Amino acid sequence: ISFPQNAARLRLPPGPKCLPLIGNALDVPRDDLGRKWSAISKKYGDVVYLNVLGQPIVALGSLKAATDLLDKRSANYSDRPTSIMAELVGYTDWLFVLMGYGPEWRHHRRMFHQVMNIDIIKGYQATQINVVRNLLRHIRQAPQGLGQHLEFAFAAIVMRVIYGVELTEASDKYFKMVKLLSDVGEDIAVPGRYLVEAIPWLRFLPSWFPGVKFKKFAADANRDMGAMVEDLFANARIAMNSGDTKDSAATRLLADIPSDDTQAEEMYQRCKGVMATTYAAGADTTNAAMRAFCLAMALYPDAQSKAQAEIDAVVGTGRPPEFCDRPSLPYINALLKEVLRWHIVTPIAVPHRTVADDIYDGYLIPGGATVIANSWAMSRDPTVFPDPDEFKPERFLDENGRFDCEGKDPADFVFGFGRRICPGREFADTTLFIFCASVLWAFNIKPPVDERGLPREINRKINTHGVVAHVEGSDYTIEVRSPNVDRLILETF
Ligand code: HEM
Repeated sequence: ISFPQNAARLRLPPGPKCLPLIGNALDVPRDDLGRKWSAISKKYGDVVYLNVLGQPIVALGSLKAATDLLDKRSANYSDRPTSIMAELVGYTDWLFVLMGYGPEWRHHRRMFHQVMNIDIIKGYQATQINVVRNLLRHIRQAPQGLGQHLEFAFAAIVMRVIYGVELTEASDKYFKMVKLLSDVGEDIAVPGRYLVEAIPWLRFLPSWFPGVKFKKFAADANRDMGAMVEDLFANARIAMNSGDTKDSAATRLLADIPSDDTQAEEMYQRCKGVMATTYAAGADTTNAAMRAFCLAMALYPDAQSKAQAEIDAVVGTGRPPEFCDRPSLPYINALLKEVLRWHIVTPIAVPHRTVADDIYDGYLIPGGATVIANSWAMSRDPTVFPDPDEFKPERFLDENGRFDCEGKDPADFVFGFGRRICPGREFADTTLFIFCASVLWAFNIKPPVDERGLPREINRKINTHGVVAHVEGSDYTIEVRSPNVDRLILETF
C-alpha cells in the first residue's frame, strides 16, 4: 500500500459539522444504527466522514462504495478498530472477530475454515436435523415459548457441532453463557457507545468514580466469559484424552495438534479461541434471522401459504423436509433470501479499519479510520429492491418461477465484506434452510389473538441498540398444520 503523495492537499469526505473538542461525538447514532446512519448518508453522500473525539469514522452508505473499498481494496480495509472495552472484557485474547488484521487473525481464520468449510459442514447436517426436530416438538408443546425455543435450538446446534456438548435444558449453564457472550459482544461493538474508547485514560479511574461503571461491567464479563471459554475447552480436551469423544470441531482440531510440538500450547490457545468465537458469532446471529422469519410469516400470510404449498407438493406431509429437497424448493430459497434482506441481522456489519491513507472519489480516507458499511441501507435501495420495506420472496424468482438472485443477492452485503466476510455464512445458510422449511412444514404462524379470539396487533418492534438487530416479540398463534404432521412431530422423537 502506498501513501498518497498529495494526502495533505486532499479533502476529507463530506459529513456533519464538527464541534470544538468533541467533533461529531453527538452525531454518532447509538441505536437504530442502519436507519440513522442511512439518514446521515442521504444528507452527505455515500461516503461520509465524521471525527469522534479525534477518531476518524467513514460511513459507506451504498453497495458500490462498500465493494469498491472493502472488497476490491481489501488489503487496506481489513483491519479492525481497537477497542478498550474489548480488551477489558478479554475479547481481544480469543475473539478473532475483533482481532487486528495480521498473522494471529490469519491463523484463527484458517483454523475456523478447517472446521466450517463448505464440504465439512455437510457432516453437520445430522445434528442440524436432530436439533430442528427437537425444536418442532418444543414448539408444539409450548408455542408461547417460541422465542426461547429458537434461542435454545441455535445454541444447541453450535454447541454440539463445535464442542460435542448436547444441550439438554434451557437452564443449561452453557446456554446462559451464550447469551452472556453475545450480549456483551453486541454491546461493546457499537462504535461510539463507550466514552472510554475516545478518552482512554478513563480506564485508569477507580470503578466507583461517576461515569466509570463500565469497569465493573467489563471485569464481571471478563471473569464469567473467561471461565466459560476455559471450561468448554477443558471439557473438549478431557473428552479427547479419555477417548470419550463425540465427533466435534474441537476434537478434530485438537487431534491435529501434535502434543510434542514446541508450538502446541500456542495452538491449543488458538483452538480455544476459534471454538469460542464460533459460538459467540454464530448462535445469536442465526437466531435473529429465524425470529425475523417468524415475524414475516405472521405478517405475510400469502408468502407463508405459497411456501407451504411448495413444501406440500415437493416433500408432502408424510415426512419432514430434508436437505436433499432444497434444489426442488425455489420459493423457499427465494423466501430465505428475502428474510436476510428484509431484516438485516447486523445493520452496520462489524466495523473495519484502514491500514493506510487512501483516495476514493477524490477524497482522502485516512489510515486508521473506522469504516462502517451500512448493509441496512443497501437492503433498502429501491432501485434494486422496489418497495424495500415489503416482504416479497418473488424478488428472487424469474418469470418462470425459477430461483434467481443475479445482481441482487443479499449475500453480497448481509455477511460483510472483503477478507473479513463472515466465514460462517454457509453454515448459517444451511441451518436457516432446514429450520425454516421444517417450521413451515409443521406449523401455521398467525397473529396473536386476544381473550375474545380476535387478532391482536403483531409486535413488529426491532431491538436495534446492539450490533445484532433482534425482533423483540415472538407472541404468535401457532397451529400444527394437520393431525398427520402432529403425529410425525411426536414420532420422530
Ligand atoms: C444470519 C447469520 C449471520 C449473519 C447475518 C452474519 C453476519 C456477519 C457479519 C456482517 C460479519 C462481519 C463481516 C465483516 O467484518 O465485514 C460476520 C463475521 C463473522 N461471522 Fe458471521 N454472520 C452470521 C452467522 C454466522 C455463523 C453461523 C458463524 C459461525 C458458525 C459466524 C461466524 C463469524 C465469524 C467467526 C466472523 C468474524 C470474521 C473475521 O473477523 O474475520 N457467523 N458475520
